[in-house]
Amino acid sequence: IPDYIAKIYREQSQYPSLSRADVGPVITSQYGGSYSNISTEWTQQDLERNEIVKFCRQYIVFHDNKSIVYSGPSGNCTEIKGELLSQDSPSGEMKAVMRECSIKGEEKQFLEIWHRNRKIKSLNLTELKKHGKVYEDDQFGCLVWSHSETHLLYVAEKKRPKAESYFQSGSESTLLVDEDEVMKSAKKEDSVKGDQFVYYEDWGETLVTKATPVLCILDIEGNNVSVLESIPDSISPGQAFWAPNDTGVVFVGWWHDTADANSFTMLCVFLYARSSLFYVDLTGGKCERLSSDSAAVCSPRLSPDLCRIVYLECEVYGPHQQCNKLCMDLIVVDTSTDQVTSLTSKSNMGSWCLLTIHRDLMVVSCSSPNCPPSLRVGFLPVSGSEDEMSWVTLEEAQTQPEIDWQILSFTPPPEEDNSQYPGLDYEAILLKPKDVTEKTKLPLIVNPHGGPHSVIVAEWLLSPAVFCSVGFGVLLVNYRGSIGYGQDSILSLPGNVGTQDVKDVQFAVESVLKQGGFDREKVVVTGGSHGGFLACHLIGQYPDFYKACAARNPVINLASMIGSTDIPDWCMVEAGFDYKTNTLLSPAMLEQMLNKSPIKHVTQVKAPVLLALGEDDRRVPNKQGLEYYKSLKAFNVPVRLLWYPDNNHSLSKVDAESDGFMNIVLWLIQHLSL
Ligand SMILES: CSCC[C@H](NC=O)C(=O)N[C@@H](C)C(=O)O
Repeated sequence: IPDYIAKIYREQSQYPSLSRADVGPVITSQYGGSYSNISTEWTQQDLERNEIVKFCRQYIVFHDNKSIVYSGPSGNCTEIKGELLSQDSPSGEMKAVMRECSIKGEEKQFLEIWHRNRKIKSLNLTELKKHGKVYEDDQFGCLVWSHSETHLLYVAEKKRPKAESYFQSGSESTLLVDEDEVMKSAKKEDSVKGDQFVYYEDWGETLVTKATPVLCILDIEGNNVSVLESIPDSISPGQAFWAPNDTGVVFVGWWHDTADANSFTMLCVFLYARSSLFYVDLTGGKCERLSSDSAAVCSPRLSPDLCRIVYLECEVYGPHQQCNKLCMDLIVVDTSTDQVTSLTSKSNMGSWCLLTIHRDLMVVSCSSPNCPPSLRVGFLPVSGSEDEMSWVTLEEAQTQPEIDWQILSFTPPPEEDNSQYPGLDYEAILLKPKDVTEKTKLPLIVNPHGGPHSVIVAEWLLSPAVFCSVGFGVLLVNYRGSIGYGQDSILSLPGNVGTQDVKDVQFAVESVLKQGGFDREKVVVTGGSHGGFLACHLIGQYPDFYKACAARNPVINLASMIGSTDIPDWCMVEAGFDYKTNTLLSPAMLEQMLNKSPIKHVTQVKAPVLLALGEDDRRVPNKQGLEYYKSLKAFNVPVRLLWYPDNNHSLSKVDAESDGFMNIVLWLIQHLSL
């Protein structure tokens, strides 16, 4: 059985995901036809190399600016190695690449400029020592060409003064008698004694080692990098772009809120904190705030006519991922009338993701739980004609005939309605193996998502597809509190975690079992993070119902986690308290956190539990899983612990993900006696 399942996992993991698309400028051919080049980037697991590989493929799209006349690939795939960031220049003539490579065993970062078929510049940023490592993440990182194509803007770690010990050899300058040595010492960089072991607070999970971002500009002609000094120290800049005419730079600045020095500070720096839009003028150096200073903003964009900045804004310190963004369905918002129209309503594809839009030419990735991602392009129809939207497929994917899926809706029973936010429904996605006989009763894997304010969309998902291919039904529950269902749904959950979300999942499972087709003696539960919190709650609150459980980095005890997670506000908000950086935790608050945690029900648990923990998890420190592991052992519940070194909260390194999947499926099969 393991070999058979591993074979299916290997096959299904070979479907790549689209991660990016760029549309080049419109080119008029010598025969009068117009076309644009589209470059796409994809990622795929390489199980042999134990890496996620990134590759690109180019397409050519002939069009008349309204519809597509002809399209097709213009070459084969090429693997991309060592690229941290890359960006074509607005004219399409040049390309900038931020590259990391190892030279004689030392990691160096280069900024390269490519022109047509040549690399015309390769600047060793590490040697230049103007700043530390370049930020390549989605939170702060950017690589942006100026409109004039003469400068590049990016974010990097601020240069730190060299730190040395008071006792380092040669640090006592009075001992230097040799004149040459004195000269050498004068040339040495300024160093700070005694700061060698100073702790730098970083930005937490997925941003470890990133502490103090600075905006940097490369003058391409002059080979000169300057760090923008006029940004106040009280903010951390990121997500930057050039203002029209390159007169300045617009960016998001995260405020370093600090608590009253005399009170108990939990944490001041994390990403759900206050942020504003800023403009820094490059001639006078003046830095001014453009948006409110009491909200959180992100994703600013300059409109194509260069007249407006569009950005997202939400309240500070509320539930993470609260309503401020459009996602899942591809929709058009008419900014003058606020009307929202679907462009994909006629399609049977479950999920549409807009990769880019350039002069009304859209590039999308679309997929379903039974169909890996395909690449499509289409022109945005004129307002009112959205029904006529027509998509052209550049890269087709095969529907998996053995998988059936549907979206189910649930109305909570009256006693579970939320009196503050009444009348909220929720949904789940059910995957089933196709072509099973009517009499077959399938085992069912219940999987609530994490967050809790996130969502599972009807897209291609590797693990559920493999589970389904080997004979399991999979129920992915978007309980009340999931995103995409409005702010009331999100706000209904904080203060009610461990009850409302747990009951929503259980109600969904019971409803599916009533429909028939599943074996109620063969129901198991899996989940990661807050999904792991729910899985552990479910086996504690419904001990005879679930026959096995597998949890990735689960939240086990809010009270013990608040002091060690990188997002302590999460524990406060989800437990039902307002968050302030200088809150002093009271015994009553800690009691409430404990009461809402799965550890509270550990004595009831009967289901064997498989725990998968990341050694470097900063979000839900692995001490959470260990706390559960020790308790389960103390109560003689079968438990197995998988420990993944060099992995953080997501356990997404290729060997961890594939090994985790195999262990989970075999654990479930073993404890269901399949
Ligand atoms: C203090 S961690 C809380 C749980 C975590 N929420 C936010 O990061 C979570 O559930 N994450 C989900 C999205 C996951 O890792 O799958």
